[in-house]
Amino acid sequence: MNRRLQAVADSHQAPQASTSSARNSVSPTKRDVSYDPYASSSSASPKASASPKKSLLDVLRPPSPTKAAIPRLAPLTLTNPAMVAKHVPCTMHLNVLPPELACSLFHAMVQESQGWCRNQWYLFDRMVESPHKTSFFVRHKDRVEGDKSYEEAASMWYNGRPNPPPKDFLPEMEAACEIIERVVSEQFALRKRYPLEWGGKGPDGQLWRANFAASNCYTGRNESVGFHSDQLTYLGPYATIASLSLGTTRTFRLRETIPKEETSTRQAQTFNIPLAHNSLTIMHATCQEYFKHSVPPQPALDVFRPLFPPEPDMPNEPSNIRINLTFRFYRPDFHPSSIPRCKCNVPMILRPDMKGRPKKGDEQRREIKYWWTCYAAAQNEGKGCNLWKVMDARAEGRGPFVGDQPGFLESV
Ligand SMILES: O=C(O)CCC(=O)C(=O)O
Ligand SMILES: [Fe+2]
Repeated sequence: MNRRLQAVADSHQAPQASTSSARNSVSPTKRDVSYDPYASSSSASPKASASPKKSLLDVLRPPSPTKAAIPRLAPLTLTNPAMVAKHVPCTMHLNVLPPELACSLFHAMVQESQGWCRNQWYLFDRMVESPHKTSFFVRHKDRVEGDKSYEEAASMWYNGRPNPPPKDFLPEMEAACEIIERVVSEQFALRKRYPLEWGGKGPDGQLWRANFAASNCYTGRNESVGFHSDQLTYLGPYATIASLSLGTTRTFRLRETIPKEETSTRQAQTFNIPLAHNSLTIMHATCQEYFKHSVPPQPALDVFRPLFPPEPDMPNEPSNIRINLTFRFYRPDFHPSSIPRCKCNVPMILRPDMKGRPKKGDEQRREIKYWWTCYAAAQNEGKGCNLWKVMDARAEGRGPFVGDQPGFLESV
């Protein structure tokens, strides 16, 4: 992909960048191979291509000592759950489902994925398309399935593009989800909580529950998703996302966004995590605030050989497909009816101020900010009103929050 386009697509955390997308590895659609949003007649002129003149002092001045002092960090592959937990705000749970369920869910999703779409949206004035297929499911629980306002919310999953209503969880998804909810709950008991996390409980007393799931299908080694952090519009701050991998192993790549205050003192490290069949990666609180993640194209793939065939008397065909299901909790206090709309009358999206976040060690003293930003441009031929505002969770009537619970302050 065009490197400038990738850079633009990656820079979506600032409020001004409302033209870019949440799920932002893009391939310009149809014939658009040489797309360059920055290309202009002046940059193409012979003048602009001549090498820029430097002053003698610039040439003689030694390189800045702070820049030279920051070590470049080589990418690190996190090959086991202990390494994952040590380096990133994620946990890895191998062989999370009974093997037969993992296989039947894989086969059912591969079958379903034939009807899934590629995400399409505008980046500036060009239509772009995600290099993998995606779909969205609602759970028959929690009263969200009868709530029509979630249909618009579901369309935000497709970058604001109107789509058919979300589908119901398949029986295999429901079975998997019950197991996954238990794993997430166990983790909640072990982890530090953040004040703006949801402080309520589900109908069965759960701290976290999945009421929606987004699915992705990657066929072959080239299908991918570029670096992004997930929109927090309906998940709220410090979201927990439980991501199940089925089928062919692919690499999950994480890279920290270094706060502005620290760019002269430390560099971001890239982490690669192999996502095996039947593994659950939980992206815990701060993963969307501090890190971007991607599933990059890769030079080669090991085909997946399912343990069980789709039907008892069918052959056990190898597959080059990876299915990903991200189980998500849409918070009641971020109900679609409570999401602010911009001047284009489109729900705004919620993003953390990743660059402006507190530096390491200051997180307890200074809260990260979140922005509501206009997202109309993703569909409206790249045009939006660019409205943005800082989220004020309490003034907006959100909560209850973990931070309001008695004893929270003493526990941090
Ligand atoms: O396929 C994956 O593991 C990641 C998918 C993802 O980042 C997303 O759906 O937001
Ligand atoms: Fe994501």
